[in-house]
Amino acid sequence: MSKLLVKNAKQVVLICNNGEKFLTKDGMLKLCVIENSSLVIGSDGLIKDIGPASTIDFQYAGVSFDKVIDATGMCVIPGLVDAHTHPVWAGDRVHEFAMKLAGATYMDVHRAGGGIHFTVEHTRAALASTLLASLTGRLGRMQRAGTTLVECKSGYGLELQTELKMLEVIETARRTLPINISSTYCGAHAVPKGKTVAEATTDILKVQLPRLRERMSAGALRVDNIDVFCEQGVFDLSSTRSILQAGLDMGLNINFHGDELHPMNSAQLGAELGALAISHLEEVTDEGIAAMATAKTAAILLPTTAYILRLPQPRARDMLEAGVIVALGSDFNPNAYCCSMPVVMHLACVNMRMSMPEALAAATINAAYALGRSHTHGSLEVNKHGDLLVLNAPRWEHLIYQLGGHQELIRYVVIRGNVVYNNDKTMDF
Ligand SMILES: N=CN[C@@H](CCC(=O)O)C(=O)O
Ligand SMILES: [Zn+2]
Repeated sequence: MSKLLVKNAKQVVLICNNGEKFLTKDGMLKLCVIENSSLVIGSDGLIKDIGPASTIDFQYAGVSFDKVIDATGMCVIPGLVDAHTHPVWAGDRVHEFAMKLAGATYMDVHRAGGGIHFTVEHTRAALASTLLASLTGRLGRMQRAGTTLVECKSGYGLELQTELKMLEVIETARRTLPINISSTYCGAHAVPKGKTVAEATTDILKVQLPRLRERMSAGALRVDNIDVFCEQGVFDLSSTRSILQAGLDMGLNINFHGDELHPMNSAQLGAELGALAISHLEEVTDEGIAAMATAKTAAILLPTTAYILRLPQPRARDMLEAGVIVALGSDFNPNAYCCSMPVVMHLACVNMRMSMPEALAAATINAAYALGRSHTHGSLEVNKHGDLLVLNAPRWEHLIYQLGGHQELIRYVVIRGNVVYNNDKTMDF
């Protein structure tokens, strides 16, 4: 008994087919696409077979499937991977959007006690059940926009109890929802009001991380990554180093915010510590780019942030040419309210000058690499997870080309062989 047959697709975008853990340079331009093909997912939820429709028809003639999707005229691509989100919070910041449109910068709002501080106040006061309900809604939105693996950060507590509350909410979502989650401790997202950087760092090192380690050892929490906002007026390079090193010593992957508003040498620090990924990098230097390329530290670029805050665009072309592993994330948070990786890919192409194949590689295999999951996710290859999208379009590029069109292009979202979204509102165009 097999779980799912997706048959006769016009295009199946495998992304790669040699077990690559990431793609760089030309590898991102020449994605592996096969035509008139079918795909089989086994009862374990893993991909069992992919090949020409006629061959699969013949090989599986006597096999029964839980479900068959006729993808005639449609395309199949891997589920999208969103490598950077802040989806657990209470209290929206629509009022700050108005301030920013009127000219306030991100740090103006932050210094005035808004921004992350505003969200911290509301998130500390919120019940875990309220946070879980809003997280569930947000992850559902992301899933309907094609995301099947998402990184979720804490970071609106800045003290032990609320950071744990957020991580527990993420853990509950991980255990109960179909979407795959990579969980990130981001207790160093801002310096809490009333504390110095040194005091906040000591609290993280001596109070928060030891408790986190206990909860992880007891099997109550799974946390995958450690994050710090390394920025002027937030955590400097030396406090960032000590927090990231402590996380690494606990077995967490380093994946942090760096070189966003000022050049901080975050890229060089991340490369030195063996970071799996660094996000933002709007202000990265040439030396930082070279260090990341050598260390195979992925750059998670966030086109929505630069767009909303009217920042200089991250230097995607320089990074791609230097051989950096470029990934993408939505940066969903109360500042950048975007749940859609297709919109993110569109912005990456138009504003950061990435090509459509580069953007898709960055939102699949490379984003999975940034989360340490590219051995199981990020491409359609035998024995990887059966996470895929069926698009009601004759070419996969429509998903990027049609700005905001994903709501009508994505026909099915499949996670581990189960249809988690069946959209009968797709329309021919
Ligand atoms: N830059 C720091 N953190 C977030 C914003 C979080 C917030 O403003 O609430 C980001 O990645 O864009
Ligand atoms: Zn962020």
